[in-house]
Amino acid sequence: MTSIINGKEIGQEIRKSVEEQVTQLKNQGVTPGLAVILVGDNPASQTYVRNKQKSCEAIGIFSELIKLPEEVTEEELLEQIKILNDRHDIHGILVQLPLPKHINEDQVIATISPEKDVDGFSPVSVGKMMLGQETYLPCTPFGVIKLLEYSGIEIAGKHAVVVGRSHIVGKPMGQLLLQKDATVTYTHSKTPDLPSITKQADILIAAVGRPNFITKEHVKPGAVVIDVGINRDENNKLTGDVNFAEVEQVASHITPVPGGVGPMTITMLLYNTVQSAQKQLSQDKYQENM
Ligand SMILES: Nc1nc(=O)c2c([nH]1)NC[C@@H]1CN(c3ccc(C(=O)N[C@@H](CCC(=O)O)C(=O)O)cc3)C=[N+]21
Ligand SMILES: [Mg+2]
Repeated sequence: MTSIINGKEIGQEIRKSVEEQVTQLKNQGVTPGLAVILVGDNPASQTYVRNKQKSCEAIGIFSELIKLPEEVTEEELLEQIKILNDRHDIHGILVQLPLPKHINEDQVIATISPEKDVDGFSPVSVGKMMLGQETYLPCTPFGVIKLLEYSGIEIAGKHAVVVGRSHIVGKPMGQLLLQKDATVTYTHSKTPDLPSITKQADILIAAVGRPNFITKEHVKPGAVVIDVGINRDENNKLTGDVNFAEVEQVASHITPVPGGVGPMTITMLLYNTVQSAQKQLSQDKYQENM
């Protein structure tokens, strides 16, 4: 029997404990705050941002949306980030990606204070993650690790194959699996004979960005298949990178889209934001006692 991993349910369970931490912070006079910067009016981005805000409000996190026009200059955007870096009521800053072409994304991300980089995208966060130091982990790969752990799937000693090498999913995903003692293989668009490699995976992570790309020919019977894809068709319907109907027949565990990795991404964003508020509170207390 194939087990369908329910990201909505697991996310809800984690959100309950994050909500308890929010309550404790509020009892100590701190409301965790997340600022989201949205540039332009890409409809998909607007939907995601709305979901993030709703999720914050549901557990008592203050969320502030800063909407900037498509034509905003990079300088103006950096100025907004610096203001948020200095604000005491904001513990997390998220700049919704992608940004318009005239803006240098790397520059923008590097301007977010590492203390408030709850996306885990900044060079400091990525470097710390690579070194196994304490930092904010990028929400999507972090969420995948939680999905595996909550589903009772052993990672240590397993062969994990990651398809895709983006900075925000593929690369950090492999790194986190490696830290959990998996043997990790990265594959990508230039990998010859992909199925011969993905077929060796005990844990297969699909982060390609192409609908239904992973078929049963790619999957070893009994493998765990995690679908990170969020592709939209002409009718704005969401599909993953995995041909679910086919792969469900061979996998031992599989995540659906929607309802798999997506809800975990937002859950870990809430988690990171609360972590940041907790850290700031303990630093403030330390200062008071000096
Ligand atoms: N700075 C930044 N940080 C991000 O984390 C970030 C980003 N930019 N840009 C866009 C991507 C995409 N992303 C998703 C978040 C939640 C769902 C999600 O909740 N999906 C639901 C369905 C939502 C729906 O139906 O539209 C699900 O899969 O069940 C999906 C995708 C975060 N991203
Ligand atoms: Mg993401």
